[in-house]
Amino acid sequence: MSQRPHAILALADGTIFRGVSIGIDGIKAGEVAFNTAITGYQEILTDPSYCQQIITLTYPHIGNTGINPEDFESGNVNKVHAAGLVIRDLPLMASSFRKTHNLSEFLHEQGVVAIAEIDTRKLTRILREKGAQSGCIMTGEIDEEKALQTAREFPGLSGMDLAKVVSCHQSYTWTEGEWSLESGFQTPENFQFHVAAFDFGIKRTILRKLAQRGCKVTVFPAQTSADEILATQPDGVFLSNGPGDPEPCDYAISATQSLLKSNIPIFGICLGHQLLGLASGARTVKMKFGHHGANHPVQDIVSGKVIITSQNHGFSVDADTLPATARITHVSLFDGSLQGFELIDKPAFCFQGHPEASPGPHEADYLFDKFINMMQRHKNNPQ
Ligand SMILES: NC(=O)CC[C@H](N)C(=O)O
Repeated sequence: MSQRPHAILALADGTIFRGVSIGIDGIKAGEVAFNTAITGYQEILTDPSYCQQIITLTYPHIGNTGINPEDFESGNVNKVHAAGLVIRDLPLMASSFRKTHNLSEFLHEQGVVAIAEIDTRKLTRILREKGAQSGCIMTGEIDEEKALQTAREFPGLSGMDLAKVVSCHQSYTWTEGEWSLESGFQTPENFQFHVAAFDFGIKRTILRKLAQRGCKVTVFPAQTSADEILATQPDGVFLSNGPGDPEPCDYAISATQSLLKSNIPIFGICLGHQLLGLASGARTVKMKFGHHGANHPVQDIVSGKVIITSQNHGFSVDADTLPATARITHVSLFDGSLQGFELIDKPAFCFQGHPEASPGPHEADYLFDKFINMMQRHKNNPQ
């Protein structure tokens, strides 16, 4: 490992970590976030919601199972969205019967800067204490002053509209269901629902979860108008996850407001949850270091049950600003922040965490069934 070229991670606060490069030579800035999940590095790297973020993985061994063709999360293309990767240790060997690449090969192929062999625990403590901050990975020819300056020049995610940046440019149809060891990808024989999904950075597992439940999904670019969506006569509308600050996404907020008026069933996940909040008159706030991990306990206020969830967000809907027509359905047991709500006068609900979560946990999976039931009720009894 020590023959690998040098790399540094520079933080805007002046801290410099020195390690080795496991990706391409180059320089890249972003907002540095930490994710505590033990598994799922391929899904994390390819999740469009990580656009413009440098991800630190706190689990020390990353790369053990390589990269495979099934676990991409980047919509309908196979691509890394994260700005860079920070890890403690890259294993010498990657083993999995599904593996086609090792992690380092993949990072090179995708043109991603990445640093290993740094003290990720120390880095995480800095981010927890001071909050998420801008940073920069520099590999190859090292110039520490330039790296610090590049880190400081990165403006942070507040005010950044990235949903339209990562979105598809043309609509497409999705019908492939979930993967299982026994039968590979399954595709239902009959599709009972047509879902129109806004692509603000949609994750592939969301598309698979919907298709698995009999939904033919048409995925639309982020800036599609409500009228264009309604013209396709969907049974329900899905507001996807996505990167950046939800507040500047005025096109998505106004489309959601028009769709609410039409009374069509709406389900939002993560950025989609925040957009439904903004469209209903609530405000969103930037969190100190966000929620990024796979073991976050969330209470379902309706059933009283606690579910373990996957999370990836740096903004949240301020529960105190929700309108009187919103009923809180889920709350984080880590910090009491809002995790889900539904509107009492409209068939619309949303969740801040990730019920689709590949590789899991799957305890919030029932929210997809809630959407299906909502669409079925609406089909039986259109208002
Ligand atoms: N995963 C997501 O959809 C993230 C939503 C938003 N970009 C946030 O960071 O809060």
